[in-house]
Amino acid sequence: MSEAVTRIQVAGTAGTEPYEVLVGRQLLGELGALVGPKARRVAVIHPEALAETGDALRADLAGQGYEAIAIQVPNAEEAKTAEVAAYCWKALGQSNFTRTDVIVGVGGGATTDLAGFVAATWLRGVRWIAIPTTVLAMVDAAVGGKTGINTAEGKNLVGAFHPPAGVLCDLAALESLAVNDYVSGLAEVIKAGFIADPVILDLIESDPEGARSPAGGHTAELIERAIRVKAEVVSSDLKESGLREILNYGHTLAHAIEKNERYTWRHGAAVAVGMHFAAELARLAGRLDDATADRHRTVLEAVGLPLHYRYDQWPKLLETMKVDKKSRGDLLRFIVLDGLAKPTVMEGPDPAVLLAAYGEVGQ
Ligand SMILES: NC(=O)c1ccc[n+]([C@@H]2O[C@H](COP(=O)([O-])OP(=O)(O)OC[C@H]3O[C@@H](n4cnc5c(N)ncnc54)[C@H](O)[C@@H]3O)[C@@H](O)[C@H]2O)c1
Ligand SMILES: O=C(O)C(=O)C[C@@H](O)[C@H](O)[C@H](O)COP(=O)(O)O
Ligand SMILES: [Zn+2]
Repeated sequence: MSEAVTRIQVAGTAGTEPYEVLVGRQLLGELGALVGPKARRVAVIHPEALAETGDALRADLAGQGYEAIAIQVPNAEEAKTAEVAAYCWKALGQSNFTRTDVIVGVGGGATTDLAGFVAATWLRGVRWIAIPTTVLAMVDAAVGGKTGINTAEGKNLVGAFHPPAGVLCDLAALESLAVNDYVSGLAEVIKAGFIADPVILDLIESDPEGARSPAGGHTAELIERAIRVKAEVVSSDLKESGLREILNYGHTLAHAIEKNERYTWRHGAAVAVGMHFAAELARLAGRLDDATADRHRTVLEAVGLPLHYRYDQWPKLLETMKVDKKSRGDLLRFIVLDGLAKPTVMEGPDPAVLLAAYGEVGQ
């Protein structure tokens, strides 16, 4: 018996079209309709790890009458570079890709960020469809239209807001994911729990071992709940003029760690350390109760996510955080919690409190 498909709506804002995020199994039959009759060519951008999937999608689209090409890019963060974007632009140019043609990004968040960015920039914007294949990409990266690449100076420094025409989350894809990559995505699920939907935390705490596996009893519910949090936020603030900043919980320190590690850490692992830091910051500033701050440690640790980073790196991390995208001039800004599911902005924290919070995180 086939499982039901859940459809989550994302509203169109700032002149963009609404779209749906589908969660279920055997969703690839939906792809042709999403590509639509106006397209003649389709480019499937996929990572090396998903060469077979990329080729199967290309063959399927060719069978439906499209001129379909597959563009293979490196795995993980190595794909989020200007050089790889230029390689994709070249492939599109050589295929005579026009404004009515469509890009499909299939892979983890690194691939969907890149594919969306290529779609945003090719001919100043063509349609694209996301087929996320990691937990992280399903619950976060593929939804909301933030696309981009890294530079040596920082994470996601070049990008565009360019929402997809649709998102297909086929849960079967998660079965081939390495456990570390699966668990890394739980950091963004847990983030959604702390900022908006504490039932997520209850579900994970009720069965942390199950949460680490696609076969876990709550897998579909966790993914759907986290997508709903993201969809609701981006439906009202696509371009991050206010509310959307809450999705950056834990990311100020996380992005500094990722840059410091030259993008070899998984994003979710860095976000876990970043949320631990944000919780300690809010606790030490007298804004967050001990129980909720402690809950960060227990829930992140229960699923095997890291809490700590190198103590001696603090000066470098602080310098990077000063130019985080949320900073305004010299004003350092963090998303913190005033309580469970009560995210808010902390501006210009006392340097002594920042250092003390890092004292809990650094080792
Ligand atoms: N745009 C956004 O709103 C947003 C939100 C959150 C994160 N992100 C970005 O997402 C990226 C992290 O994404 P991620 O955690 O999915 O990592 P990832 O894309 O680096 O994927 C992790 C690894 O798994 C491989 N892989 C992907 N799917 C697979 C599958 N089904 N089976 C086997 N291997 C598979 C990938 O090729 C890669 O080697 C970061 O660059 C982060 O900045 C973006
Ligand atoms: O969608 C958002 O907005 C987020 O902040 C979600 C984050 O999980 C994601 O990592 C995002 O790419 C970070 O964006 P950035 O603007 O801080 O680079
Ligand atoms: Zn993130």
